[in-house]
Amino acid sequence: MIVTLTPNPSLDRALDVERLEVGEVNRAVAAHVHAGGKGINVSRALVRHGVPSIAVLPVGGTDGARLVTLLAEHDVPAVAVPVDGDTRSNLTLVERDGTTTKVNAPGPVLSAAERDALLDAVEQQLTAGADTVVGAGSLPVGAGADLYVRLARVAARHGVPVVLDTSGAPFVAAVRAGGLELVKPNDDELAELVGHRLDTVGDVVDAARQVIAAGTRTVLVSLGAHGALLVRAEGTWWAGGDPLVPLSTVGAGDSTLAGYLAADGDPADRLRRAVAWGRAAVLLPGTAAPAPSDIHLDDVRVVTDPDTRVALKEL
Ligand SMILES: Nc1ncnc2c1ncn2[C@@H]1O[C@H](COP(=O)(O)OP(=O)(O)O)[C@@H](O)[C@H]1O
Ligand SMILES: O=P(O)(O)OC[C@H]1O[C@](O)(COP(=O)(O)O)[C@@H](O)[C@@H]1O
Repeated sequence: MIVTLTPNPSLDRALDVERLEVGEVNRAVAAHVHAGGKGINVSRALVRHGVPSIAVLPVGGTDGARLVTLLAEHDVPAVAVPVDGDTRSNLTLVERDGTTTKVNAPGPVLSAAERDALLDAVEQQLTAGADTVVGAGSLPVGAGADLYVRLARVAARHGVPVVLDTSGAPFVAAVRAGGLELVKPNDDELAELVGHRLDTVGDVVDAARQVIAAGTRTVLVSLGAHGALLVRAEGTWWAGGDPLVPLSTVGAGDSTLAGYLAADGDPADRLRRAVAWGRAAVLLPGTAAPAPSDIHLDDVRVVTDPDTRVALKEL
């Protein structure tokens, strides 16, 4: 059982527009509403593939209640921790050519008691036998930039591996504290972490090795249309396929992570599956999670020890 923690979930709203005219009245051709937030999306994709997962999330207000209903409609097990503030709603505008504009709301302010209740809810799942913890997404104000460090400590007490997908200060804090099984930044998030641009495969590998040196076992770096790189002390793998015109990129990174976690195996197979799940997600509207029939493993190429001189945009 994989337990996910989404400290700042969202009722994701997506509007499809022909072409976005900033500063004008735009009319959408379609609207989508999904339960969102990074850990929730990981759980949704796993459950759609028959992999047991449970999502822990804070819930408040009417959007929070709707989010919980949506999870139940998709048979995604969830522990909803009640909070005083209102669950946020994030907005995505997708243009016909796939250009995606996201506006993420800050979310409610959590109290220390609410933060502790979230960690307690995760710990209950560990006590009940969960074997992996995923902490994912931004942190709401009040949670403290060290929430994922606390999560890693809880998991360590139970001997359970921790997987993280976050950015900014919480990412820096968690990487510095170490003891992580896997992190899944995209290339921009990894560049922000190391404090410089990443232009080539070698730049990404070097940055990932810094993360590994600080105490993380595996770094999975998603590269948008250019696939993903998997870096471990013992080797590097790249996987990707032909570029796709996205219907919505929202949730593609989360599906990638879910694909990696869905089954054990050798690194190349896990990376192929991760990239195939991410590619499937971009061809679905809003934050829809891919189903087994959406996954095309044969469209993904895997290269072991890719040439470090190649520019990311040429992958
Ligand atoms: N335009 C695209 N064409 C093909 N695959 C894509 C495209 N955009 C994203 N993907 C797939 O989705 C994965 C995750 O996308 P990415 O944008 O890196 O994640 P995040 O949402 O975390 O920033 C990529 O590794 C890739 O497999
Ligand atoms: O917690 P953050 O960083 O604000 O991101 C939350 C948003 O990211 C998503 O989880 C999608 O993430 P990805 O596109 O990176 O897979 C949305 O469902 C959600 O609205």
